Amino acid sequence: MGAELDFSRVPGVLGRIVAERVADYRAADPVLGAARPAARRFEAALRGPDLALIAEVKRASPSQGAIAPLDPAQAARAYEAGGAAAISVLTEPRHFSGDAQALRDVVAGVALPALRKDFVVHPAMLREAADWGASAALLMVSVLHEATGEFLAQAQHLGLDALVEVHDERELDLALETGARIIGVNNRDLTTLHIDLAVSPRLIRRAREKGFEGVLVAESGYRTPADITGVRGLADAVLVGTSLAGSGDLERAARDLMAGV
Ligand SMILES: O=P(O)(O)OC[C@@H](O)[C@@H](O)c1c[nH]c2ccccc12
Repeated sequence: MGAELDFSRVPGVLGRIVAERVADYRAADPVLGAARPAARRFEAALRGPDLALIAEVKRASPSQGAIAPLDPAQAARAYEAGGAAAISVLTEPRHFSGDAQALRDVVAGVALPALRKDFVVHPAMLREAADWGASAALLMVSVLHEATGEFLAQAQHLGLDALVEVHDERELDLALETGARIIGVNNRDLTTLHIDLAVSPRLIRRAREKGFEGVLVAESGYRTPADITGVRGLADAVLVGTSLAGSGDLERAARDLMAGV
């Protein structure tokens, strides 16, 4: 069904990356295979009274270029020692220097649950995520639009948790309709790469006002403990990549960022 989806509405930088991923998976087998049991490890790691850290293995990005030539397993171990609750791993190759091996290495290297961070446009990408040992996959409403619910069901079939990502009110309302259990609010507009830390508190409040009882994640642009104060008491978790990955001392950067939380 991936081939029948219309991704032509996706604008800007995001649109270019999505077009490449659609071409990468055009000929992939859409059959998911047998249902796999849900472990819910990613979701469980983020629930609880404290603000959890999802630390990201991110070697490059469209906004920064090269960030750091991280060894994924080593980076994940440092994040774990620094108090991270889960690890996000970029697997997009052209703009984020990610690959399957990075995810496999993280899964082998730490006990923490891992998120496949990619531009999911085809069910085969979810099957891969499960095969590689991920506990969860990212689903972007800005990419999947009305197909988000179908991809969510496919992720669930494979035993994966889904982090359903939104950036504005319209996307959030669509995510809420899908029955998502974990919603991430991206402070970065992926069509322009502009960051606004006010986006997460605004949309998280709206989700709670609408009665959402699942897990809420604030994503992107967090560099200092002060940056995080805006989502304290609102978000269940923060997802942080660049400021940790480029720090030189990943364990210390993770610990320092979350100090006082
Ligand atoms: O590096 P930052 O600003 O800390 O952001 C991390 C993460 O939120 C970001 O990598 C991200 C959020 N959503 C995405 C979707 C695709 C690729 C990357 C992302």
